[in-house]
Amino acid sequence: MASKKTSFPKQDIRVLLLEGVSQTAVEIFQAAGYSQIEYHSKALPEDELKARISEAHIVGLRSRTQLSAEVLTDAKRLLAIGCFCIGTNQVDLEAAEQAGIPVFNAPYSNTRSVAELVVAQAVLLARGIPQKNAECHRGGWSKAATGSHEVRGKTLGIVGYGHIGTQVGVLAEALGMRVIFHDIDTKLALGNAQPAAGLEDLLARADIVTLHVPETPSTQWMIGAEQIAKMKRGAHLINAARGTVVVIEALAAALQSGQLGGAAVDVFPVEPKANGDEFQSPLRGLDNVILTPHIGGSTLEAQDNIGVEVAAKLVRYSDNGSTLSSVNFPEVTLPEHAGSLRLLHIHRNVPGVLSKINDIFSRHAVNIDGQFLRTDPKLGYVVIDITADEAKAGAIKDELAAIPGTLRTRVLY
Ligand SMILES: NC(=O)c1ccc[n+]([C@@H]2O[C@H](COP(=O)([O-])OP(=O)(O)OC[C@H]3O[C@@H](n4cnc5c(N)ncnc54)[C@H](O)[C@@H]3O)[C@@H](O)[C@H]2O)c1
Ligand SMILES: O=C(O)[C@H](O)COP(=O)(O)O
Repeated sequence: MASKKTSFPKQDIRVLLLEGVSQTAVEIFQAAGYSQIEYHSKALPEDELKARISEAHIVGLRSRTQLSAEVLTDAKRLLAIGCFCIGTNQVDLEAAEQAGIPVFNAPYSNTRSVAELVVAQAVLLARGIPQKNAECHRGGWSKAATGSHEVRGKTLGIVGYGHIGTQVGVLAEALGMRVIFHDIDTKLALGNAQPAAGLEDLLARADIVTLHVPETPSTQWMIGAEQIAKMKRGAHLINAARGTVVVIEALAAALQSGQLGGAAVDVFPVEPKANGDEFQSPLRGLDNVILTPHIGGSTLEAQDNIGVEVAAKLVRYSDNGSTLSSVNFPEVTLPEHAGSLRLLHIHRNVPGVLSKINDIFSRHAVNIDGQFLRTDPKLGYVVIDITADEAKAGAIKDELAAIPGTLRTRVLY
């Protein structure tokens, strides 16, 4: 009986998928034997989110759903969170960690889509296409080369030279652009790209600046009036990173004054919660701006790949305990446990927990087939494979759960 109480048969595991994640995710869960899949094509209002998440063992979301510490307080059964995107700033990662919940994302799958869009935007901005497009739509016709340039030979300044920034650089060089970049870490320069001496140096030298940093305290409002004033007059700015990186009012003022020639903006400090909600922005109505509704990574190719990648990570954690590539959790890569029962113990990293765990196993005199341990300053994650029957494993699990500092325990059969 003890094992029945403690095990999680797959048919009892509830998977909550939000924000229209790709059907490939649903297929991965189904193929792995998960049948309780609740699928929503939109983000849920906070009250409904709290109600739905209180029942869920696994939740999958994109960038709109805010999993704050408060929302996570109601998620008593939650085992794992999947961000079906790159950004994980929408989840309170520390609150999730302190609740013993690993968070997974898709760090690569949509990067090419963003890079392609950004390079296309660089060409369109250099040619003044946003203004010409708007004018033609209004019935105007002004055929002139004034203010229209090739990107060949121009300097692209990339802020944040990570997965996206590097690909943008490689594609831009293929068009003959000079590439400079700024990053807080030392980065291997690809192709002929050169590190700038710093952000100010990059802003002063680039004809087009493109932002590819994550949302962190160090990137919040990093491009404001002061930084825009350091850019070349008439230069262009592209932001497909996060809306909080740019002071949007300062950008609007610079586009109106001519300090900036144009901009392409995909992300905003405040974004509509759902399709159909009004998009409000000081950039609306400015002809020299390409506005897109946070679709940098929204290609079918990217979304399908993300669906597979993140669902597979969630299934692997749920079936096997592996936390490889979690963004907030000690990473453990685990072998299959055929022939063994696997006990998972997640605890606060306080002195004495490990010795109490080991005491329990020596008292029960079970054969330990494998033991894996990873810690970070806050959390310890121990995985123990044992040869025992389900009843014994259930009894051990109950004792492990009673150790002070324990956050979660599970048995995998
Ligand atoms: N518009 C979209 O649809 C879309 C799609 C995917 C990703 N994104 C955003 O793009 C961001 C970047 O994605 P990525 O895959 O290239 O991430 P990444 O982690 O590979 O690269 C980010 C780079 O920024 C650098 N960085 C961090 N703080 C910095 C700072 N203060 N100054 C300079 N550099 C700094 C990091 O060192 C890193 O090299 C994501 O975090 C996400 O917010 C947006
Ligand atoms: O972080 C990301 O990957 C992007 O911002 C895309 O987010 P989305 O899947 O919510 O469009």
